[in-house]
Amino acid sequence: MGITDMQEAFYYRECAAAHENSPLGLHYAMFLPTINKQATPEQKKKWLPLAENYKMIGTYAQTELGHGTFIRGLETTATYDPKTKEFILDSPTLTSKKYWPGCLGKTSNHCVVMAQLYTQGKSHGPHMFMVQIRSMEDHSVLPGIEVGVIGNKFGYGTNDNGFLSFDKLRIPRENMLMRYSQVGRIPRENMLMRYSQVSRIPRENMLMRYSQVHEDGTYVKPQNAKLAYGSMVLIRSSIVSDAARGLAQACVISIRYSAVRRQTEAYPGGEEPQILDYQTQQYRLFPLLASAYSLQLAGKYVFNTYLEVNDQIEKGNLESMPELHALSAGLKAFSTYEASAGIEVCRICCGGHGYSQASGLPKIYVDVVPGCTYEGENTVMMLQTARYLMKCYSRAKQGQKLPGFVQYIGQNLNKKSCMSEEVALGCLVMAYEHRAARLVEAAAMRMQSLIQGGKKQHEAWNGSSVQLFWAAKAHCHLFCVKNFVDAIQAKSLSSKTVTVMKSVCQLYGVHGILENLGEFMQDGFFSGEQVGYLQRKMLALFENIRPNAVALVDAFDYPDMVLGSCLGRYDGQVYQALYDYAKSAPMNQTEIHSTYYKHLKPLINPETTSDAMQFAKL
Ligand SMILES: CC/C=C\C/C=C\C/C=C\C/C=C\CCC(=O)SCCNC(=O)CCNC(=O)[C@H](O)C(C)(C)COP(=O)(O)OP(=O)(O)OC[C@H]1O[C@@H](n2cnc3c(N)ncnc32)[C@H](O)[C@@H]1OP(=O)(O)O
Ligand SMILES: Cc1cc2nc3c(=O)[nH]c(=O)nc-3n(C[C@H](O)[C@H](O)[C@H](O)COP(=O)(O)OP(=O)(O)OC[C@H]3O[C@@H](n4cnc5c(N)ncnc54)[C@H](O)[C@@H]3O)c2cc1C
Repeated sequence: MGITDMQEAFYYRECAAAHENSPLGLHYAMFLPTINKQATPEQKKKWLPLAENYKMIGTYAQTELGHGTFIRGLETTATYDPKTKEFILDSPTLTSKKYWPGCLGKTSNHCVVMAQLYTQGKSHGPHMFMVQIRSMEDHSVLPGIEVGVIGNKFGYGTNDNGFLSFDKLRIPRENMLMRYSQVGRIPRENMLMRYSQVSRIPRENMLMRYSQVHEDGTYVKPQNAKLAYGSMVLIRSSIVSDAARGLAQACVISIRYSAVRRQTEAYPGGEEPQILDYQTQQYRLFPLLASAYSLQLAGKYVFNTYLEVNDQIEKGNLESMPELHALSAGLKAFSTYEASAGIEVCRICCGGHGYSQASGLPKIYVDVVPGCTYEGENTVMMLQTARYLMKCYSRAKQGQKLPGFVQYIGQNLNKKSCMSEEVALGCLVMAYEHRAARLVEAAAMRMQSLIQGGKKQHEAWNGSSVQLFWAAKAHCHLFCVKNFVDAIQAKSLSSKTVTVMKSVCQLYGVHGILENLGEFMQDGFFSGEQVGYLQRKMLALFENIRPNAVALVDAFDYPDMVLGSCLGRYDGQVYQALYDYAKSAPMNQTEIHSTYYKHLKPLINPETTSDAMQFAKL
């Protein structure tokens, strides 16, 4: 395709069969990027041409029957044998079988495997290994390997998520994913070597960019063990835009349909209005439209941040890893929660037709909702963000300067809202900063009191984890609101566009407060009168956005073939499209379905059952 932007390439491949989840999805999304990010130049030279030309088709095999979240608990082992200079991969228990990796069951002939590395009798934690699982000649399964599909799932029907286990499978030492290697002088491109030990080793022994195993089994650990988690951070940073895209497409379908659908007399004898004119329909759909715009902006920000930080990591500067992890983990969770819930509301707003596959909405939902689970289960990801926020809080209390998007932490909480009838964007941001700062402090205080009460650190953590979750969610929400406001205020948009987009941004902020009012009012930050301002502003914004609602979804510019929806067609010919869809249903290709003779006819006309039995033998 010649498209270099990973997310754009992902979208255009999607266009061929939108939300069908390609059986090569993991090859593109995780297998290739893992080789790119975790392999040495020599390994890339060997594997990339094969993988880019589909000789090697691969997936990312990390999750096991017994462990998905807790990577350090994975049971698959890779034990180094210095005599043969090989790793022995083994699945020692039932729960160590790899389970869930996409494209694993029948498609892939290779995979990058996350396994516990053992050398010289010691465990060194999870590392990545390149493993061939099927012949590149006839696709037969290689000896020492058991692989297959895991069966039907909630969705993802076109992806052969699979299981995989190893029975003392030997792979060459060079198959441990290593990055950067050097003999003697450190080549310029290996600047990272300042982060790992320099030693003269035979050229064929790839030193790890992040860690290395010498031929005698000596292990040199990386500067940061979490560098091996890099592929997950990349995908988390990409999922935000993916979730935003799913929500935006659902908004296109439901808002266009709501402009076509007319239902119920507005008054006795009156004409049936467009359902988009019902305030309750606007209340459910317009905030989702605003959320789609907000998440698209957040997705751009987090992916650009990933690219910047990853560039620094490639140059050996790891100091921004914690921020990137906290941002990508939290926004991945926040965006997939918001998008999944929003797509379901869009479906419900389309009534019965929303429940039809013809609407395109079920497919979008089952494609986006697993994002709450894969690449880091959402609650776990939110708690990872909370872990970072707690560190920021203690640094703030020690008077340390905090990075940009957490500078609100530790602020004075005694102030009140500046909210007036106008509902200024600045007052909205202040409200979200106050809420997040208060929840971060409350979680920290809770932890402190538990520890002072004698609880151990891990007991205090678990005993505060609901409040930690609230704090992380508020932090992500603040990020999305502030990022949206910054985009509106920074953009050199035409005055008309700014006016429209300012209303959309205001609605996003106002609606978020009204839907989480307790967290904003618990300490009296808002007065009752100010809440009234917000409620009236929300209703006014519905009226303000209504004339531009269809234009705002058209602006996403998703072609009909991507939406795959009879309800969301650009030409609005919904009913003809639904009728054509029904007529084309396979069961309508014969007037009487074959099952009539076998199952119905004996009931309706028992006397002629013998005919039925004749037919059934056909
Ligand atoms: C191009 C694509 C476009 C769009 C994408 C669209 C769709 C998606 C495409 C494909 C997806 C399809 C399938 C999904 C594939 C998968 O699901 S792959 C498997 C995913 N699995 C996971 O994500 C597992 C989640 N678990 C973890 O990440 C870790 O176990 C954990 C982070 C929860 C915990 O790790 P631990 O090693 O136990 O660490 P800890 O003790 O909690 O923390 C120790 C310190 O390490 C820091 N840290 C943890 N992770 C990272 C990281 N990734 N980067 C940087 N730092 C990290 C942590 O913050 C701690 O630091 P402290 O300073 O607080 O000590
Ligand atoms: C469609 C799909 C595709 C996938 N593709 C792949 C793939 O290609 N490769 C791959 O390796 N994996 C893949 N996975 C697996 C996925 O990465 C894991 O399912 C995910 O990481 C969650 O882990 P788990 O299933 O063990 O859930 P668990 O961790 O068992 O989660 C169950 C519950 O326990 C809670 N919980 C767990 N730990 C904690 C904690 N520390 N604190 C608080 N609560 C906790 C969670 O919040 C959750 O509510 C895929 C999964 C799906 C659904």
